[in-house]
Amino acid sequence: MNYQFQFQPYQRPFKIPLKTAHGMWKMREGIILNLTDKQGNIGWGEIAPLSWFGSETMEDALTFCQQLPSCISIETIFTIPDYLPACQFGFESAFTELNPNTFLDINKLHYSELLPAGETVLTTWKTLFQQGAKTFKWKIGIDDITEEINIFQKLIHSITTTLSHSQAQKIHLRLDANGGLTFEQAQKWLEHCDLMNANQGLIEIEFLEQPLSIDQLDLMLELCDRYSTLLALDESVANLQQLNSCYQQGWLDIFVIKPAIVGSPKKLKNFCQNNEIDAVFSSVFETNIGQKSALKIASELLFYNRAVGFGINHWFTI
Ligand SMILES: O=C(O)CCC(=O)C1=CC=C[C@@H](O)[C@@H]1C(=O)O
Ligand SMILES: [Mg+2]
Repeated sequence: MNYQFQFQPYQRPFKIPLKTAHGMWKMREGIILNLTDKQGNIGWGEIAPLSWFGSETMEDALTFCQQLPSCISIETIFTIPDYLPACQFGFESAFTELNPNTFLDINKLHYSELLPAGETVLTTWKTLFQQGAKTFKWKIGIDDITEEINIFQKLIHSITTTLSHSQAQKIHLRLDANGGLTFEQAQKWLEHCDLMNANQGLIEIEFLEQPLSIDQLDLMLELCDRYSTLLALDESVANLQQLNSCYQQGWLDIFVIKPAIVGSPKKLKNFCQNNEIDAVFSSVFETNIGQKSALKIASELLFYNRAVGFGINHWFTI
């Protein structure tokens, strides 16, 4: 079976630049592609590279698309090399849309809203809470740790006072350091998190995401032993090869999976069905085309019912 193939690059500016320990991200670039079969049915897919996470670059993805003929085979789709994980996702998503294997209900998913770094978190969280959000993620490891912990305490106070006047149940708060902490700073954050969780109050610190850099898995395993708050690997497991490696090295806490850059959905499904990992599925700020495919994968592979990190639409104007 062959498919007509078309692709179109896009650029999508963030409403406000996304500040992380990796730096400032102002513009999301990607490629929308479609496959048309002999009957004229069209399947859509998205290539959303995130090179500073370890995927191919936008240029690599564009070059790959440009060197393809206008008519491609299934063989081409399922032999895209592992060094092009975002392309693997984009093409397989379009193929799966044309050849759906199971009906997947993405309506049962609940979402985690990504909050901005710094002081603005104190107002943004409440707006999203009033719109029904119960799980939030906040970026840390960017500014001075004393300043960030000070804002963290204010955030906890703001949530506690707001919740005490409403019937809302527990709020889950996730912290994401993007590898920006030292071992000592991670310990300081985890002492605060364990204290919060020991109070069994209205707020649970669900996990601390990627506290250290990807070459410090041994120290992150050490942190898992010393503190009760869960840790999540993200940059450390950005693609399937890394995911498998960290699993083999004994990681038992949470794995953040970004379907749009992790690689072939078929290979991801094989991995998750052979290893019951505690996964959190996460966006890479793709458009609704990529999100739809990623959420279908999440609803099929989610083992524990953790919120999906796709509460990101408020970061864009359209
Ligand atoms: O995971 C989420 O809750 C939302 C997506 C998100 O936080 C990220 C997406 C892409 C790169 C990073 O800035 C960040 C992350 O590190 O998880
Ligand atoms: Mg992360």
